[in-house]
Amino acid sequence: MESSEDCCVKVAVHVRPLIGDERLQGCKDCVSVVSGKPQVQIGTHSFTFDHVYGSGGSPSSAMFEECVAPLVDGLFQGYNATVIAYGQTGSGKTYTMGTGGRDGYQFGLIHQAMSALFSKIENLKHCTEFQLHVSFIEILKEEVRDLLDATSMGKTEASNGHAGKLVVPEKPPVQIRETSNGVITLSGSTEVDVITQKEMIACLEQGSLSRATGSTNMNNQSSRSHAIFTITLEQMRKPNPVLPAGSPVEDMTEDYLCAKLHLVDLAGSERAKRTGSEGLRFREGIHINRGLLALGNVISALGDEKKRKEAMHVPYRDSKLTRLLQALKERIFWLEATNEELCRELHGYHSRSILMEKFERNFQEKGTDLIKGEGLKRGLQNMDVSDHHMSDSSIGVDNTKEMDEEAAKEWEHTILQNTMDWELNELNKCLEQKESEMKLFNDSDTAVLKQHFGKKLLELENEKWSAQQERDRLLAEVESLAATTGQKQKLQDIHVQKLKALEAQILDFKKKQESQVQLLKQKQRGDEATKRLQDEIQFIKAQKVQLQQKIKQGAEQFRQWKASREKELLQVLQRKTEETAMATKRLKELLEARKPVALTANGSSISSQGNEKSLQCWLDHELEVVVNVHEVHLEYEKQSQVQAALAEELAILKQEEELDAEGCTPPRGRNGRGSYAQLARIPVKRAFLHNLNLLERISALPPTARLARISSLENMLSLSSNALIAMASQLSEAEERERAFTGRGLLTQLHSMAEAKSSLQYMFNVAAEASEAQRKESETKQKLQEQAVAIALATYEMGNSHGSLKHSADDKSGALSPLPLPAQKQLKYSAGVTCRANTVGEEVGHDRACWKAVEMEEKSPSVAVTV
Ligand SMILES: Nc1ncnc2c1ncn2[C@@H]1O[C@H](COP(=O)(O)OP(=O)(O)OP(=O)(O)O)[C@@H](O)[C@H]1O
Repeated sequence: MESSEDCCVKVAVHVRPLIGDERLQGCKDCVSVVSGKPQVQIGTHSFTFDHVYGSGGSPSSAMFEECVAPLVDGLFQGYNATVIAYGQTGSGKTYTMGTGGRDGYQFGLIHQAMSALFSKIENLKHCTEFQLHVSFIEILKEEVRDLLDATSMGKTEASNGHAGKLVVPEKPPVQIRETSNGVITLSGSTEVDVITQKEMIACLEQGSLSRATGSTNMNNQSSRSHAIFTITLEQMRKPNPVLPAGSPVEDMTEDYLCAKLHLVDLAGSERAKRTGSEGLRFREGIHINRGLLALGNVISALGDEKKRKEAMHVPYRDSKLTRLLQALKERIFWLEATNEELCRELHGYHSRSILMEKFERNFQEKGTDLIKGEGLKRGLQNMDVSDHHMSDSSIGVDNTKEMDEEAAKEWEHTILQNTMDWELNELNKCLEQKESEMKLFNDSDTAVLKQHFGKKLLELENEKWSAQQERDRLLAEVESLAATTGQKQKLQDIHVQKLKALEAQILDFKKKQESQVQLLKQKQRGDEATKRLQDEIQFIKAQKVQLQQKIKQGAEQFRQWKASREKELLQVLQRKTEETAMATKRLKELLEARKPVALTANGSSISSQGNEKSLQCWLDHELEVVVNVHEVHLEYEKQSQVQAALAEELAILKQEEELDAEGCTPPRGRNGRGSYAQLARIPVKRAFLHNLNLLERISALPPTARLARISSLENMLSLSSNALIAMASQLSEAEERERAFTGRGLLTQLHSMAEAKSSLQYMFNVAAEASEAQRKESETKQKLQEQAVAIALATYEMGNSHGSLKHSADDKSGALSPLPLPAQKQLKYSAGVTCRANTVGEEVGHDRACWKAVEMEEKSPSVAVTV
């Protein structure tokens, strides 16, 4: 064992005298102090300590000088120190430390430590710069509470007007954390910068009032928490101190020193039976002991923080470094604040993703899995192709991929907008709820109530104080009466009666005071809740604004995309119509050029070779006519379908427009979109219900987009009608000519078997060439598809590694773009006959092939996106 002198822990006992209640109950002192020794005796047991004060030991007034003053001196040498008051409930810990608010705090050790500290600072300020901070926390049921937090501080500032400035304006709850290397840290406790003793006392008073107290049989106002009042002293030697004459020269070896004095008032340790602690109080008894562990952690954390502070400091002579240090401190604060902000943001994203999940679930419950991402793709894959027949045919493209993408984009947009609408709705609900909660708080005027409670508390405190004074006076009188012989018993009895009444009164005051304190605390908690609510409301509002902007942006982007798409479609339709017109024109030319084979005047051929040649020419021509007529027929059918689909969509849109004008349109969402379900309920639309997707897409259009679509459809319809009229007239002319031509064909005029044989042979050859051309065409198609898939895969992998799939896919000109269409573009022209046909046919066929090739080139990169 170390000797008492060397040991850094000293134990002093403070024996308090019997107090009023105890004397009235006839209690007797059970502890006696061995005269001249730091020893107490309880029954037959004796215990020795470093010091014993009160009740026959050293006077209580000597306690500070002997026990705490050396610790205060030590602070100036950079030594940390801790003073802990430990004892049974009611034994006088709070009294000794002076953490009980107004009730005698000035006799407490903390108060005396402050006086000593400030007088020493006064003596040293010529050579040293000092900075003082205080923190006051309590540990209640393993939780750490900040007794100097911003809300309760506001009260002190208002009432006293001299409280120190808060270093940190807003603080989250104090947290004890253990880092991965086992170091315990304390974060979030308020540190108040103080300059004067008055300010420091104000902090002590303010925090003491906020402490959790309760009533036990042994103490009417028993502290239910461990309280730690910490004074941090930072000192920096001044560069060239001007020493006033006769001033002491302190032996400060370091340029910068930081030390902390922790003054701890523990919660009463009690035995349940004796103290009458039951239920909540008894559980608190359990918690107080557990809280001791937390207390150990806190003190250790506070010690580590001091080391950290010291490590951070550099000789202050270098003012640049000091400034840098200050800047670093500020940066740390800023980083902490940013971190908090980011955490909040993360929380926001997290809740949004939860909302998204909910939305997806909701969507799936409705029987459709057309949701974003994989769900959307799956949904699009499952979509009936007939849903797009209108759009497919309107541009005359066989491949539906492009249309799938368009539909996907529309779906994605609709779903995204719906999700954001829903999210906005949720935010609004949340906001409404928070605002109504806020209203409740605001209705009860916080400031007025706070003032009322504060005043009440002060009044009670004063009443209790004077009742106690009166009681003590009477007690002293009773004692002196008892001591004076010959005094009348009657007088004594009267005094005792008076005393009892006073005790009852004091008890009553204490209870009232306690309930007022509770109410005040409740109010403070209410204030905190209001602050939190305000923050939440601000946050929700900011989120709402962001979301509204996003919705607006999304709608605008979609509108632009849609407009350019409409334009594109119109252009394609125009090209297609021109193409049809070319085919029709070609047919006309062919029909006009149709004539019987030139035969000799007597009906026999001029030469068999010449005849064979003209026969083949004639056959070529006839075949081209037939193919052309067939093609125009096909085009006619396709165009008719386009016409019908365009007309169908136009009719629905117009009907929708009319209903809107009449004011019978179903109510729309915030962004002006009606719901498909509502649209489907309108009887007049029943005829169109076969095309559910079309209806849904139309109902999703906002009014402006609907008008744009109507005008674009009208344009397309007029183009399509013109093409149809031209084709119909050409076809009827072809029929007319066919009828007129019947009987004048070469076949009717074949005269020999040789001519017939040669014609047949020629027809076979043409058929074989056509089938070979088709085979080559499908080979090329396959090759192109394979290329597209390979590119898509490569792009996908690149996209995965660079995180930008779309970018690579969009880059048509890049090295990974599909190879240009090979030279045999004309193979796209399905009628093989035209490949070897005469000039006009070849030209038409080539143009068409080019158009198809362009189409394919246009489409290939988009495969990469879809894959
Ligand atoms: N040395 C003393 N002289 C006179 N009165 C005292 C002294 N010590 C304590 N008291 C009185 O004893 C009562 C109980 O003291 P105090 O509240 O300080 O006890 P405590 O140990 O802090 O109790 P708890 O653990 O329940 O909070 C108070 O009324 C206080 O004024």
